Amino acid sequence: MTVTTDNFSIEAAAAALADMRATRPLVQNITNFVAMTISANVLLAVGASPAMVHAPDESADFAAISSSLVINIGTLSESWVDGMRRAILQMNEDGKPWVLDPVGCGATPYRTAVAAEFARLSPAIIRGNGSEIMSLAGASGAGGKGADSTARSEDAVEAAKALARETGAVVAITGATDFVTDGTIVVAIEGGDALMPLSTALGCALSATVAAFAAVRAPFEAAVSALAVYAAAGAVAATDLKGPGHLPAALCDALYAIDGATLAANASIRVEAA
Ligand SMILES: Nc1ncnc2c1ncn2[C@@H]1O[C@H](COP(=O)(O)OP(=O)(O)O)[C@@H](O)[C@H]1O
Ligand SMILES: Cc1ncsc1CCOP(=O)(O)O
Ligand SMILES: [Mg+2]
Repeated sequence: MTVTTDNFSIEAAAAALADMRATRPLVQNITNFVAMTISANVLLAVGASPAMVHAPDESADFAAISSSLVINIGTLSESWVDGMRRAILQMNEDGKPWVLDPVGCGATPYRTAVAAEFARLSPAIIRGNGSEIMSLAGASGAGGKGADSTARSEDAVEAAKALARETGAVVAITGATDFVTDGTIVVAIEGGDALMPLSTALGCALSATVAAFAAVRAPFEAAVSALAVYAAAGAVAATDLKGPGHLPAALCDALYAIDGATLAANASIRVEAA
């Protein structure tokens, strides 16, 4: 698909959501222990079919029957990395999209090296918070607090553009404002709620959602559409909550119910640079 700015609109995101729900893609998740249940529930609620399959003995076979894959390095160990490599190679061989979530990149040398290795293996999309994207891009001043960002998303845009150019991936940075870039075009998405980073693994579940959209759209439009849907659902979910405790359940309810009108009322998309 040719990337034109017409592809980035609430209407385009609503159409992508409808196509994704109609297809109900099988999304393979090799994700962390913290994120497994909420990622599966988010995928089911938004309209995809999740499976958490990581063992080296079956990860490639499962990749062969999946529409897309998310690789999330949140709770790493060597056997998991082996399973991740095999699934990635299978997706690449089959020409199917996979999403990299470089959780905590920069926190330890091992985590940073694994994220860098995977970034070189042609992910369709890389999705992380500001600190993770800056660290993966090798930007100075990078360094989060474990899985949490200490950087604003806007401060990571230049690093994201460089990372996109270097890897060929579309790069999505999330935070108060989300940004998506292919190294040239930058699209900003507004919505969500400040409670979202206070509930663990919502970023991980977003990366899984991005993978679901990547099954039905080219990477840039998939990322923008998924982030817009999630931003709108997050804003709806946070209404009337007393704190972050019930946010995961409310987010699943909002994703399940979301339609074009709710999307338009609770999220916005603008092309910042083209
Ligand atoms: N201050 C904020 N206001 C609105 N939405 C936010 C805010 N911080 C994060 N989000 C949203 O929370 C979701 C997860 O993003 P983020 O917290 O950056 O990821 P991670 O959990 O990987 O650190 C995204 O949809 C993002 O837009
Ligand atoms: C807390 C934590 N520790 C290792 S993985 C993980 C979950 C991180 O989730 P997110 O990046 O979505 O906040
Ligand atoms: Mg994260």
